[in-house]
Amino acid sequence: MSDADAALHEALDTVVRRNPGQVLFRQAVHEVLESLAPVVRQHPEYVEGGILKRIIEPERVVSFRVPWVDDNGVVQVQRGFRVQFSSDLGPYKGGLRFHKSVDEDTLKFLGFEQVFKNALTGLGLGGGKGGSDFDPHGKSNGEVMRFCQSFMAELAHHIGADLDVPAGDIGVGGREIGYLYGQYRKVTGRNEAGVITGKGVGYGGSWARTEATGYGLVYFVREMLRDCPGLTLEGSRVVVSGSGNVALYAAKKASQLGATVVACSDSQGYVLDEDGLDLDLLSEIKDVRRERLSAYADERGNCTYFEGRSVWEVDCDIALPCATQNELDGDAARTLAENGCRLIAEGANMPCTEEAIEVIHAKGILFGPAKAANAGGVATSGLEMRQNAGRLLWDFERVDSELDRIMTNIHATAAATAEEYGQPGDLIAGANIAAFRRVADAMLAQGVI
Ligand SMILES: NC(=O)C1=CN([C@@H]2O[C@H](COP(=O)(O)OP(=O)(O)OC[C@H]3O[C@@H](n4cnc5c(N)ncnc54)[C@H](O)[C@@H]3O)[C@@H](O)[C@H]2O)C=CC1
Ligand SMILES: O=C(O)CCC(=O)C(=O)O
Repeated sequence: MSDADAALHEALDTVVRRNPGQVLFRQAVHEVLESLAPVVRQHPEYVEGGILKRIIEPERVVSFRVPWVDDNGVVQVQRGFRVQFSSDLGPYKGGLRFHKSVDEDTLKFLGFEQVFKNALTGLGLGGGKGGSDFDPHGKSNGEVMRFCQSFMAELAHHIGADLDVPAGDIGVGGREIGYLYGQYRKVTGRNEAGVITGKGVGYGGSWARTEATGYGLVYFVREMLRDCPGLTLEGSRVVVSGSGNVALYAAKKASQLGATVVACSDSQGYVLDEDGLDLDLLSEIKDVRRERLSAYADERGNCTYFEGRSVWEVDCDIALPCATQNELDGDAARTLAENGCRLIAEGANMPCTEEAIEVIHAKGILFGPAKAANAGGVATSGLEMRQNAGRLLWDFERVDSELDRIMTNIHATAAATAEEYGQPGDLIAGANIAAFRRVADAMLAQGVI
């Protein structure tokens, strides 16, 4: 076995041995390391510099108690985390997730993915992720605010505009970012806008950050479709999963570009609307009223809500998983293929299981991996940081066109790198190798730290 292959095996064994029970983290690392053989064989300096051993270990994991008082006066205790995975390219950067399933495993997988995704943006961003097992569903505004304040009272010790810059993710949208930022200012006494992104435009946010992940995903899909004769967004039939931030704005951009988005989902079921989803109504129900998706079908009429069923049973040309990890498995991928789906691009982080990806490749479906396809959100957060540093506010069109340029560039880089390393069309390999090279070169240059 070559030194390169031995080092890759050793890294995989180490991840399994050091992280018992952390199945998501192990899955994420496995997917990346599997792609790296060609580049590590060509560059012995990566093995000599211990890059593989170092890149799989977070620089720091902070875990803390988050006590808060609910509306009945009862004290509740949640667990909070910040995984500061890598600062080789810049400040740790990545969202906060509030969901009952959150644990260290979830955040290590997300932090690891974030390192590579952020590298692909071309901006100076390291990678991190944080969150809590707090479940915002059914909580009053007051409860959400008190929880956010308690969470930030501790997190504030670990973040800063040049150190670690959180943002939103599942369960953390504009409302939560506002409460978190307010508490950061209160406990530190500093008006440091660049400490968190996803802020409202009126107090240091950027235009188009709300839309960025979904819009960016569709710009990426547009680029992928250049290699898919006979299929364009215009006239295509699209299915998205989820009905949160990423799903909603992916659906909006796809329909602006002429697609018909016929279905979306939440954790209880999916809605099928053959005329194309009414995205203003969806946004009102999910974003403003914070109701379940079934309310959409009740109000819209002439469409069907399928309780407890998988949205992947709906036939489509393009599938955009935008909900959560491992939501699209091997069976779902087979069903999509049988129903004629030709392109799948990941809006969520790691939504396709390893088996699903095998099926997707075997069936010849074009595949856009999350690290590349959903990088528009963090890229626009990088643009928000840039505006904060210059005390500027660019207009919507400027941010949107920068986002489009970055997504087009990420696609071109992933496609060219896949080609260079002998795997034309394999955007997983291309994205992983291109991102790895950028981080690994920065690590080599900065010594063993
Ligand atoms: N918000 C952002 O800027 C970015 C988010 N992402 C990823 O996109 C995904 C969605 O995040 P957001 O839209 O921000 O969160 P969100 O909280 O706005 O929406 C999450 C959506 O997923 C649905 N969902 C959760 N579990 C589900 C399940 N098991 N089955 C079906 N639906 C389910 C929820 O009902 C909700 O509609 C996550 O994987 C997140 O990590 C990735 C890049 C950036
Ligand atoms: O905007 C950010 O910093 C983070 C976005 C995010 O959490 C992600 O890309 O998964």
